Amino acid sequence: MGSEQNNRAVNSHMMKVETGDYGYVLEDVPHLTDYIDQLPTYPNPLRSNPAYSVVKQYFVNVDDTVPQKVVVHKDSPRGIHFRRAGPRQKVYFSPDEVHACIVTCGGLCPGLNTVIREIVCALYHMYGITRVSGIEGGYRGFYSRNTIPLTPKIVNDIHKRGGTVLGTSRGGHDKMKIVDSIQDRGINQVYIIGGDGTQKGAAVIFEEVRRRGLKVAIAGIPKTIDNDIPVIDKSFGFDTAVEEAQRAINAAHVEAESAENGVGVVKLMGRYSGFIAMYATLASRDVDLCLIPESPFYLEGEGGLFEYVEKRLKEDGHMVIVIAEGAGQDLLDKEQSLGNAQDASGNKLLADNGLWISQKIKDHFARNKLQLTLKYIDPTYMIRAIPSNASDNVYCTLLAQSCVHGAMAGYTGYTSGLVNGRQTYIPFNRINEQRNHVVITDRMWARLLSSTNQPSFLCKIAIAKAKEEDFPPTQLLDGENCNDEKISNEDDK
Ligand SMILES: Nc1ncnc2c1ncn2[C@@H]1O[C@H](COP(=O)(O)OP(=O)(O)O)[C@@H](O)[C@H]1O
Ligand SMILES: O=P(O)(O)OC[C@H]1O[C@](O)(COP(=O)(O)O)[C@@H](O)[C@@H]1O
Ligand SMILES: [Mg+2]
Repeated sequence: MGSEQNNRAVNSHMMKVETGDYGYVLEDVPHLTDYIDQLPTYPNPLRSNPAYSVVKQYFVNVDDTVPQKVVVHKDSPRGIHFRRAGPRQKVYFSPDEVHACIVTCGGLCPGLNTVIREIVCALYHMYGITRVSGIEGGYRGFYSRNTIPLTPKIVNDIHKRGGTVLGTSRGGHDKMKIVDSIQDRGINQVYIIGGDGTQKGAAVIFEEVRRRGLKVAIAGIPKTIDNDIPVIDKSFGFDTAVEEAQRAINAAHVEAESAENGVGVVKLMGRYSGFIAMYATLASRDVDLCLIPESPFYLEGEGGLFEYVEKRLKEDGHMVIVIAEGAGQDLLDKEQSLGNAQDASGNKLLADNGLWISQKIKDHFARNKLQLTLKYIDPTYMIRAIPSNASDNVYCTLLAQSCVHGAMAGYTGYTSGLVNGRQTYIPFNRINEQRNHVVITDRMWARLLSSTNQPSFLCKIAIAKAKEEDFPPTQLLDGENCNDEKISNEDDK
């Protein structure tokens, strides 16, 4: 990995960074051997597994890493890399010593059951591990509930169901009680499936486990229907959500088309990030206006939302509006603020902006004595309660298997994630420190604006300001990243 002189390893409590030649940076994940001496190793049982022994080079080279950015210039530094996921020749647990557990936390998302199923199957079938426990009802289940045994037979059909067979919850994260429970039950591999809040909680658990010097691997699998987790290409369940949203948009379109001056309003999830709304809109082609939290808008006057709705209805006689749940919350706050109300995890509670925008449009048309038929559809909980689609099932399987390989190889304090199409291990701090947003100066949002023909609602000054803001661009695009974004901005001039 580059010349010895140039290489530098920085190990702090939070970060494990290694640098190499030509600007190479490895943001590595912790390993049990970082704080426990003389751990025995064992040959990976996959060597004698008939399904895998035929695969050439089945094991991942320990030095393999994956670049965060794939679009580079000839002089650009090699940049940040993450450790490549996958099975290693040596493992740090013997199968009979492992007691693994799985917990799901936060909101529901399609694919949770598939991930649970595939962790159990990977542990059993790949590594011969037979002690796997389910923690019920999220983090608080560690100290308030009994565990349930999980076997391939028990989880065999669960991927066909929505939700999580383990149950989930918000709040209830008590570090000491959770780690006491891990220690008392003799658990030594913990698989934590959840969103940004959950991964923050996992990082806290990892630090306490390390402080106590326990041989316990803490592994996260990122979950959120909103797709707001940074670094990774996309989160599981997102494709399913976008697909299911089409049904609501189609219904809104049918209703709108069938009425005189018909408007269909569809609310989709997306508290801080409008990815579901943006992709559902792009996929549908029936949407005339997409409102997301990242793109401010206003109602009255020239260039405002009312003017656009009137114009659309004059031209087409109907229109469809998609609104992400976090869009326009600044406007709503002025009228029906929920104050600082929070859910049990500390997430701000949002007022129903779908109802609000529907009422605003109705009031505007009534005031101006214009005909309008508006139907509001809120499919949000119906969307997140369905089972994952075929492509998400495959994705969940790879994520689950990668996560298990990592724990068996002795890695800990990591989240498994897809980076540029490759499975990687990402340190918790990289997942926790920011949120993935739609970049409204990116080409993807421009594609949306050109497909809906909606106004951007931004004056020139605001566009310049948005370009200066340091939002990481979406990784869902066809390889577009920071460098690419700069090019696209220059192109725009
Ligand atoms: N900063 C934090 N530190 C420790 N635990 C947290 C933190 N934020 C959230 N959690 C815990 O993580 C779990 C899930 O968080 P939540 O925000 O509800 O969902 P998600 O993980 O999907 O974002 C909850 O049990 C919550 O108590
Ligand atoms: O009603 P709940 O369970 O709090 O969930 C609503 C929230 O769940 C989400 O779908 C996802 O949130 P999480 O990633 O925190 O689970 C948000 O878009 C939405 O605001
Ligand atoms: Mg969250």
